[in-house]
Amino acid sequence: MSTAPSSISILRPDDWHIHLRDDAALATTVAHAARQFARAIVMPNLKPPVTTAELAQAYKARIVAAIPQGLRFEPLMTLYLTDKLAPEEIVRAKAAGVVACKLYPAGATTNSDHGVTDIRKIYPTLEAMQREGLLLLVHGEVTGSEVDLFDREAAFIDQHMVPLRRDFPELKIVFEHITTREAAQYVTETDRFVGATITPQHLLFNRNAIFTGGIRPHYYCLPVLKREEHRLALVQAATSGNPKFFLGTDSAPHAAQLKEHATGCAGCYSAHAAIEMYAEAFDKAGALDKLEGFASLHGADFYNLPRNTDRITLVRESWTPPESYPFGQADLKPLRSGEALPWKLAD
Ligand SMILES: NC(=O)N[C@@H](CC(=O)O)C(=O)O
Ligand SMILES: [Zn+2]
Ligand SMILES: [Zn+2]
Repeated sequence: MSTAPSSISILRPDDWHIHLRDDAALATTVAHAARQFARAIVMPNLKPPVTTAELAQAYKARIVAAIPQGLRFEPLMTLYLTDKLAPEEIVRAKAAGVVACKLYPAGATTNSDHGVTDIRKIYPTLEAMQREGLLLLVHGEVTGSEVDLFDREAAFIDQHMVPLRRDFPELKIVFEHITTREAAQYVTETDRFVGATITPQHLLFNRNAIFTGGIRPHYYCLPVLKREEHRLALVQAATSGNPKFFLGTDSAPHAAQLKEHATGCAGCYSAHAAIEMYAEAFDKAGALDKLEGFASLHGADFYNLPRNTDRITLVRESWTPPESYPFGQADLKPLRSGEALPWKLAD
């Protein structure tokens, strides 16, 4: 008879997609990320966005200043692609240690107003990235009200991923926060230059979570949660051992009053208990033995960075995170606020 393990130890994980925000918010977001992750790819969608090497370096310094004493944490910086980001800035960014640029189709998600209006406009910049070895991170949803909200990711594959792969065959692309069977299948079938991140909420929930007993704004993020068949395909991809799939929480904090609003903001905050929620999802799939690859190996390998060497331990022990956290002057309600979680990171 096999018994479920009561704890597991894995190499320290990294988060390959996080929103830390800025200023007073960093006290909460950086502390949460640093307690579990060694490194994180920091999203550049500040207001105004991080569009130059100099802005990225200054933002990195603010993050580093917020790391709690005694913890080690390395923020990996990204630039926000606009129609005007010059190829020369890519050279400066590379020299400044920036590892990737983020493509937000204009209007696709939170703080994407400055995003790219037509990918062909940024071809010289993408060429510079391919040459300098910077990765392209994409929010893979088409915009435009004629496309159903639930179909926007699948449409992005045909309209943008396929041409991008054809025109920049050696540009490494991360299809961020994938949410559909179509995206999982595309990433599986394409060559080694394409990887994908998967969030905890897309592994644990389907779209019913947004509408259970009333509208639940804290389950609203973009790309929006999909049907159960898509969740199952994502669990399959994440637990398959395929190195193209890796951890990226897309933890995206917003003030509670802006989520509980007539036009609530998109984004789920998961940094307070991210590795615990991934452990829960992998455990439910009977695949705890695949957690380390997904959380701690595949991302570093894809980014060509060294693997971490220290370890963390997760224990099967129920705990209930606080209902909310300070977020500057506001409150931050995390994903599953007030609920008990089955896995806990040991100190
Ligand atoms: N995922 C989200 O719903 N929101 C993110 C932006 C993003 O990653 O698309 C945010 O910055 O709030
Ligand atoms: Zn996004
Ligand atoms: Zn994001």
